[in-house]
Amino acid sequence: MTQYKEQLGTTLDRLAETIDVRKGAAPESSYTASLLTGGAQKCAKKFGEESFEFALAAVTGDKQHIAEEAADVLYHFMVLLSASGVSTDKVSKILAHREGMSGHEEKSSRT
Ligand SMILES: N=c1c2ncn([C@@H]3O[C@H](COP(=O)(O)OP(=O)(O)OP(=O)(O)O)[C@@H](O)[C@H]3O)c2ncn1[C@@H]1O[C@H](COP(=O)(O)O)[C@@H](O)[C@H]1O
Repeated sequence: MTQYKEQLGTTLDRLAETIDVRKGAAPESSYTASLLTGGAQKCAKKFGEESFEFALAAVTGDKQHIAEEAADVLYHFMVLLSASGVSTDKVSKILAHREGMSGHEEKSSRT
């Protein structure tokens, strides 16, 4: 197997750009476009299915299978985010704001 070293964030940034470009593509030529033309509802359905498959894989213990399902979830997450009109920057900002804050603390600060 070839060595592959890249930050996940870098790969996701590139994927976000690809998804953006695919917005104008023909659904017959692009799987991403076929999801996006169905709107947030279609993308959400697919994301739900892929998340469930990932959860099932996670309890099998097969690391390769888990990693493949995780990649499917991340792809469908990015497509759903795009279909919802929310930028990855917005999510990054929220995560950065939460850094160093306990999950318990963050939950009790929600309005
Ligand atoms: N990372 C991905 C990626 N991960 C998963 N998938 C697709 O997601 C689908 C999920 O698999 P399923 O078996 O659940 O889907 P399916 O049953 O075949 O399809 P449905 O009819 O149920 O929707 C498969 O078609 C996968 O190929 C992806 N499709 C695209 N990308 C990225 O998006 C880029 C653009 O792709 P296109 O838009 O197709 O050009 C690609 O170059 C990749 O970088």
